[in-house]
Amino acid sequence: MGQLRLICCRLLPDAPGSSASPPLLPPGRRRLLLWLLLFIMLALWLCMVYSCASAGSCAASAAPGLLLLGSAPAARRAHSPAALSKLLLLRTPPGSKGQLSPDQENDEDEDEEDGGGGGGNSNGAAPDSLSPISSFLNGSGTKKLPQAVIIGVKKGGTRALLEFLRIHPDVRAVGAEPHFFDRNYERGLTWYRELMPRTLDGQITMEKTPSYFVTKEAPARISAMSKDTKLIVVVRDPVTRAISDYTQTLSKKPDIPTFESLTFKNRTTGLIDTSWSAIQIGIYAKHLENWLLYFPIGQILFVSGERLISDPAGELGRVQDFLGLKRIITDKHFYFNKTKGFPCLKKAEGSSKPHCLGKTKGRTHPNIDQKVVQRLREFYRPFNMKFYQMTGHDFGWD
Ligand SMILES: Nc1ncnc2c1ncn2[C@@H]1O[C@H](COP(=O)(O)OS(=O)(=O)O)[C@@H](OP(=O)(O)O)[C@H]1O
Repeated sequence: MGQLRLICCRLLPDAPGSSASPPLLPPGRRRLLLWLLLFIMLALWLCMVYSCASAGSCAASAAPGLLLLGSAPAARRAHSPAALSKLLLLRTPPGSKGQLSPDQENDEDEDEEDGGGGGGNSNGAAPDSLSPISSFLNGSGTKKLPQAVIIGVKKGGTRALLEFLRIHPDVRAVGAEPHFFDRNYERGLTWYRELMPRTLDGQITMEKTPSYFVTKEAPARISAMSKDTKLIVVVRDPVTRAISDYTQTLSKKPDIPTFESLTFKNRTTGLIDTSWSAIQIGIYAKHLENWLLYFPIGQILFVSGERLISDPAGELGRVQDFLGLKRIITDKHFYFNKTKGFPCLKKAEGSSKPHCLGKTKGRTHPNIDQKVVQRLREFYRPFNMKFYQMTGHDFGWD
């Protein structure tokens, strides 16, 4: 340091009246050398910040406000600017929901924080939450409106799909459900865009809100945002879906009537209560008609909720193709967790640890009277047939 000061002093013009020794270089060269020195210092500082990011350890001290989401192995995978930008995100403090605070109503995905693995601004952090350094390293990263949306269906397996998809380096997604096209539309597209994570060119911005599929206004609204939006629907046997839906409600309100009694308007005549949302949501053909008024069928991908469990890599292959992504998510990313009874990720995004969905996903369903289940199967059959016809895909529920 003393030597540096000596060199600087001898390079800099002498203060008037000083009796310093004669400068080493002529003034023109001195200025050039000074600029060079400054440039080297800046480069060294940037190197330090970058290597901290790669080591996954010292970012917080090197640059206050910059937190690393990835552990060292994840960071080592960060070769591309896109991957680096995924790594360098500022998260709101644990427990904070940031700008987006979905009211945890009965129809909410209670597992949202599972999505905090770093594939995006999972908790809807405030729009300007990136520090100048991370913004700089984020390159041209900007918040964009989603190019692809998982629109449904509730209890279909939407969280699993989003969690699996976000391990792709070219996918960035909001973890929480924005509910923009149903509950928050009046807030405007600027509000909506601010919820999105920053993306680089070539990265896809995504969100999931399963209630869109049954929202009358949603197709027109999404089409008004962009008629090119790619839509994904995870569908599941409507009977199991209804029971899953009921199980969620029951977990919050243990005093509700039985599934059997809610199913019927009149149990003696066997008349189904189609006004009960648990039943209504499963009439997929009816809801789909509404979407086809605004989107061609080829712009909607139907993911089998059943296959997402039995063959997650296979379904993810179809989704990656549909989104125009390289097939990066493969068999290698999954393992079957016997305790959970579901496929889980060998490594969650931004982590080296295995990751299963939370305890609100894959709940044990109550036993339902088989006669009621049978009656529901009969009820859904014609709608299912219509749905298979419309989508050109037999989901095998009958
Ligand atoms: N890998 C994996 N792990 C755990 N759970 C999985 C998985 N893949 C699909 N599923 C099924 O996802 C069902 C919940 O669906 P959603 O995430 O769409 O629910 S929500 O609408 O967002 O609340 C959930 O429903 P329940 O079994 O009734 O809890 C699961 O069956």
